[in-house]
Amino acid sequence: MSSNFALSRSLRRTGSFPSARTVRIVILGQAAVGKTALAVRFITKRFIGEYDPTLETIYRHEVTIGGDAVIFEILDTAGQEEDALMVEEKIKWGDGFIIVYSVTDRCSFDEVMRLCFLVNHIHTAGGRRSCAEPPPMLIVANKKDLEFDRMVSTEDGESLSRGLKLPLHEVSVRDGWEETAGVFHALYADVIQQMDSSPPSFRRRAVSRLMDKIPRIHSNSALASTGRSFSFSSFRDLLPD
Ligand SMILES: Nc1nc2c(ncn2[C@@H]2O[C@H](COP(=O)(O)OP(=O)(O)OP(=O)(O)O)[C@@H](O)[C@H]2O)c(=O)[nH]1
Repeated sequence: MSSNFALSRSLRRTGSFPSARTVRIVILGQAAVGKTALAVRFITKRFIGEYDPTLETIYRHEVTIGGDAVIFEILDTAGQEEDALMVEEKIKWGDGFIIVYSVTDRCSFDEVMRLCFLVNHIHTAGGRRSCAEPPPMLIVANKKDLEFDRMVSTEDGESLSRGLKLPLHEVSVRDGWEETAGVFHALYADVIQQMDSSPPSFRRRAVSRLMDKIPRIHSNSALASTGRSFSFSSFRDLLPD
């Protein structure tokens, strides 16, 4: 009986079934901290030196984690001030959040606290008392390879992490795929834990059609034309087998 249950559970979550879990991740942070590099590194395992400044993109990427089929939808935000309503829609859309700063950019570090409060406020305000639990979030301190240009110490990062009670991952997206993947896997675990412990009615899916305007890139299907321009010649060439 229990083995049948385990089998059906694992079958339900394989790629052969449409019921793979979808986890929506929003990457926030100031411009040029490495948000696009982080997402593309995770999906393609490659580091590409230059990107056009991000407009907005949702990357859709299917992976298996711990035997479970998972569809990541990763929103790579623009890192610039914009319409408050749109910011709110994006934050409502997400199940989990990665707040990125660069250790070479003090301003980007100073922005982390505001972004965390914004995410928490949008997810817990508005009379949705039953949804008062803050969403899973973690902080990424990127570009640790640029030691000579460092403006934010590891201790500063750890102190912020303790103050906000959020995990900190100090990484170099340029130098390491494992630690980049570790960011997404850690957040995935937190998101799944929260999804499984919250009744479905509390899940965050209240999103308007504004989100449909954001171009999508599917990592494991032929790339549709997105209207986006990338500095690298063909994103498809970089996708994993
Ligand atoms: N040395 C180093 N450079 C990095 C790293 N991650 C990203 N970069 C570089 O930082 C620059 C900005 O990276 P992006 O990924 O475009 O940053 P972004 O946050 O998406 O920027 P916006 O789209 O403008 O919001 C690029 O030149 C990247 O190559 C890293 O870990 N180390």
